[in-house]
Amino acid sequence: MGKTLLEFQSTKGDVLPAHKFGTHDVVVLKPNKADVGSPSLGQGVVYRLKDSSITVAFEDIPEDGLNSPLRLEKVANEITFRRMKDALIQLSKGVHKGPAADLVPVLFGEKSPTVSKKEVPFTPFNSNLDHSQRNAISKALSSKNLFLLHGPPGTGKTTTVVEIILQEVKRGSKILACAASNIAVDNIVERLVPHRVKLVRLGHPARLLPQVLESALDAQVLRGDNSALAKDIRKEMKALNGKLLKAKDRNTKRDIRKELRTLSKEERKRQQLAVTDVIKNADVVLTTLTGASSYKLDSTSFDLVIIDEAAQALEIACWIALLKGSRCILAGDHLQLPPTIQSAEAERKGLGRTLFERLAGLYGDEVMAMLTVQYRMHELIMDYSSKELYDSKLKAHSSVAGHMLYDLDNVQRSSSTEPTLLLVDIAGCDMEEKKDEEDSTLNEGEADVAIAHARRLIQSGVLPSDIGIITPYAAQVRD
Ligand SMILES: Nc1ncnc2c1ncn2[C@@H]1O[C@H](COP(=O)(O)OP(=O)(O)OP(=O)(O)O)[C@@H](O)[C@H]1O
Repeated sequence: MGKTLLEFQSTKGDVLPAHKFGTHDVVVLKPNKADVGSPSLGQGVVYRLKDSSITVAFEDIPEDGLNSPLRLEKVANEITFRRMKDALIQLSKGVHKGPAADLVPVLFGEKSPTVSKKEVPFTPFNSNLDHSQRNAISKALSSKNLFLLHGPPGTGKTTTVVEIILQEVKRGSKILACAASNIAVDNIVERLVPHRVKLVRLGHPARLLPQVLESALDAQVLRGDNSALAKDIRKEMKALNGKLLKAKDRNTKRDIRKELRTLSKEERKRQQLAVTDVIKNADVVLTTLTGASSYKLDSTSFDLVIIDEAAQALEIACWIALLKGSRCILAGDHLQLPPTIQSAEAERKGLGRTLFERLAGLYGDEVMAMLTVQYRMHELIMDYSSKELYDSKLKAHSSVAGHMLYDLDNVQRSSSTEPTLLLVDIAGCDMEEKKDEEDSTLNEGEADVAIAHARRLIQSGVLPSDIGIITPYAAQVRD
């Protein structure tokens, strides 16, 4: 996608020591000897992690200094922070113009939402939709400014969002579809692609799932190539890059790099035109909430903004996307855990509640529909949350209501595979919690219990790849 991947290893070529770099992190590259705060050779995004190397995607090839030992520093993602702050400032000034001028007062409870009672008939693209999904879609299509899709776990929230997008595209709407995380956005892209929707996925290619790269803006720009010139320039740059690798003389190298810079500038100009074209032609633009503040969308407004997993998103991040449209659909489940608000003051002043929860409280069923058929869990697992949180409204679909581990191929019935839910109480077993050096909690005894159970499942024939072990603490994962 026009980025340069550089792979870094330890100078001895050994396995890397424990570190905290993760894929998608923003890092800067510096000479190893450079002082703290000194300028970097370049900034990139971590693309791949291996035991003995870290691969980083750079926009440009760092100029000089690659021949001596280097270090990578993880940097705070200031852009995200700045984008959220900008949205907040814009809101605090009042939104009197722009696509969202009429929507903002509705979202703050200053103006009632317009609700149409008329059922909107539609022919579904997905013929398997259940009654609650169809009802929700019809309500979403008839909404004038706001609709909340309430999707408890495994009820097909994303399936429903995808159908809404398809129906809206059919109606001729231009849609901005977002979620807080890259993975949730990619999930929607993957499900839309088979329908041949004109879509584009914005975001750094190093952060996207390989299977959606074809839909990435960068890929479409490279492919679309509205300018033959940009292609020629890239060819020329490739040749020059080859020369650069072979060049020995310092001056020659410098000259080649200078030429590469000029060419790259020219190519970028051409590409900008191509970017505008791709976004203009797309019926659906997909990006993370913070990605929606990209300057590439500056002059684009949307008929509809859809936010998936809205109840897990920070309200401020939602606003970045919401300010770009006149109508919105938020999909989520305010009865699951909201995002952690780290500032006690922000929490006290109201940001402890998500936008979704606030709107559900303000307008309730007037603008909301709940999905009630669940396609993931045995009904005994579902029953607890259904009773405690969802007014006993959830029904387990027949394909999962009674499914057992021992129904899987080659899995035997045993004391480990028979229970649908097994709680192991380790109180009084001398399994004490500890804190690691970063104050994260771990409990070795509990880890042993989980591993022993997983072993028993494997002995009964469950495939290791079918077992997931989750824990809320990072230290427990490392343990
Ligand atoms: N009408 C349906 N008929 C059959 N299967 C369905 C239907 N709707 C959804 N599913 C299946 O249920 C599962 C959950 O769907 P989906 O990922 O859309 O749900 P979700 O509510 O977004 O999930 P999550 O709980 O992770 O947010 C998927 O495997 C999907 O294929």
